[in-house]
Amino acid sequence: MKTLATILLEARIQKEMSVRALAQLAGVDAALITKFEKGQRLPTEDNLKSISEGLHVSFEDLRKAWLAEKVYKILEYEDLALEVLSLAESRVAYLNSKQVLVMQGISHEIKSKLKEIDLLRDTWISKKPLNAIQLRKMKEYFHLAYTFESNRIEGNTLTLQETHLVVNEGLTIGGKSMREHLEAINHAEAIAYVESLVQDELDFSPRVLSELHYLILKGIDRENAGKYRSVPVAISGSQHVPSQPYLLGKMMESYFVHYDNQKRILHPVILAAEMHERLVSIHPFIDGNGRSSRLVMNMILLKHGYTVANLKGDATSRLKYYQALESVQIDNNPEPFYHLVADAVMESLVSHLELT
Ligand SMILES: Nc1ncnc2c1ncn2[C@@H]1O[C@H](COP(=O)(O)OP(=O)(O)OP(=O)(O)O)[C@@H](O)[C@H]1O
Repeated sequence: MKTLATILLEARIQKEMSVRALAQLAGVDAALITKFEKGQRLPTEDNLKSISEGLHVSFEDLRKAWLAEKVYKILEYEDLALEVLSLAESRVAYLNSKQVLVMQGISHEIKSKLKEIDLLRDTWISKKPLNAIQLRKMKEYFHLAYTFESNRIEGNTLTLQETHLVVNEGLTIGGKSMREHLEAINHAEAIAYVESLVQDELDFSPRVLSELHYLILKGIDRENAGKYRSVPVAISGSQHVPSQPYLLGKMMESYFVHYDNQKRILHPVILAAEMHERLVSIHPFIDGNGRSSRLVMNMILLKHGYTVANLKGDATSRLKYYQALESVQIDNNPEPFYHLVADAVMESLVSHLELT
C-alpha cells in the first residue's frame, strides 16, 4: 500500500510540476512540501486540502491516505495495535450505519420491557377516541411538561409554571431572557408540527429534520436555523468528538438510509432511540441538536401509536442521559440508552393511562 508521501510525490511528478510551482499554487511552503513528500512530516488537513487543489487530485483520496498515516503513527509501536483497530472499526461501523441491529442483538431485559410497553400501548390505543376536551387537556399537560424538560436539559431556567405562562398565556416573565421565552414558544410549536406530520401520515425525512431544527432556532439564530453546521463543534464535558463539517453530508445521507432500511425491521421504540442517539452523535447542527433529536424520537414514537417520551432535565437525569449516550459512542454499547428511552416511554404510557 502506498504511503501518503509516495502518493504526493507521484502525483506531482505525473503532473510535471516543480515543488516551487506547487508551493505557489497551494500557498504552502516549498520546504514543507518536500518534507511531506519524503514522509518526514505529516501535512495539516488545511495543507492537504490546498495541495489537493494545487495538484488537481481528489482531496477525499488524499485524506484517506492521510488518516491511515495518522492512525499508523499512533499505533506503530503498540503491541495490541490490531486489537485496537478492530475495536475502533466496530465503533466507526456503528456510526456509519453499517451495523444492522436486529432484535436478536437486543438483550432479554430490553425485549421483555418492550413487550410490557406494547401491552400498555395497545391499552392506550383501545381507549381512543377520548372525548375532545379530555384529549386536549391531556396534550396540554404532557406537551408542556415535555417542553419544560427538554429545554431544561439545554439549560433553560424557566420553571414548569413559567413555561405554561409563556406558552399558553402569552405572558413574559420578568428577569428571564428573550431567548428563554423563544425557546419555550418554539419548542411548543415544534411539538405541534410533529403532531401534524403524524396526523398527515408524513414520514421522517431530511426536510422534516430541517423544518424541526428551523422551528427550534426560529428568531434565535436565523443564520443557522434549519442548516447543517459548517464549523467543527465539541460537546462540553464529553469524550465524544462529533465529525468534521465536510463529512456531515455523507453521514446524514447514511443516517436517513439507515432510517429507511430499519424502519420496518426494528422495534419502533428501538428505532426511535437509535435515530435520536445517531443524530446527537453526528451533531449536525451548531446548536439545538439535543432538542431536535428528542423531537425526532417522539415523532417516531407518536407515528407508531406511543405517547411522548419525556427525558427529564434535572441534574441526575441529565447526567444519566449523557452517560447512556457516551456508552454508545465510546463503548459501542447501546443497552443503557435503550433502557433510558424504554423507561421514558413506559412512564409516559402509564401516566397517560392513569388520566383516562
Ligand atoms: N456524549 C455526550 N454527552 C452529552 N451530550 C451529548 C453527548 N453526545 C451527544 N449529546 C447531545 O448533545 C446535546 C447538546 O447539544 P446541543 O447544545 O446542540 O443541543 P441543544 O438542543 O441546544 O441542547 P440540549 O440537547 O442540551 O437540550 C445533548 O442534549 C445530548 O443530546
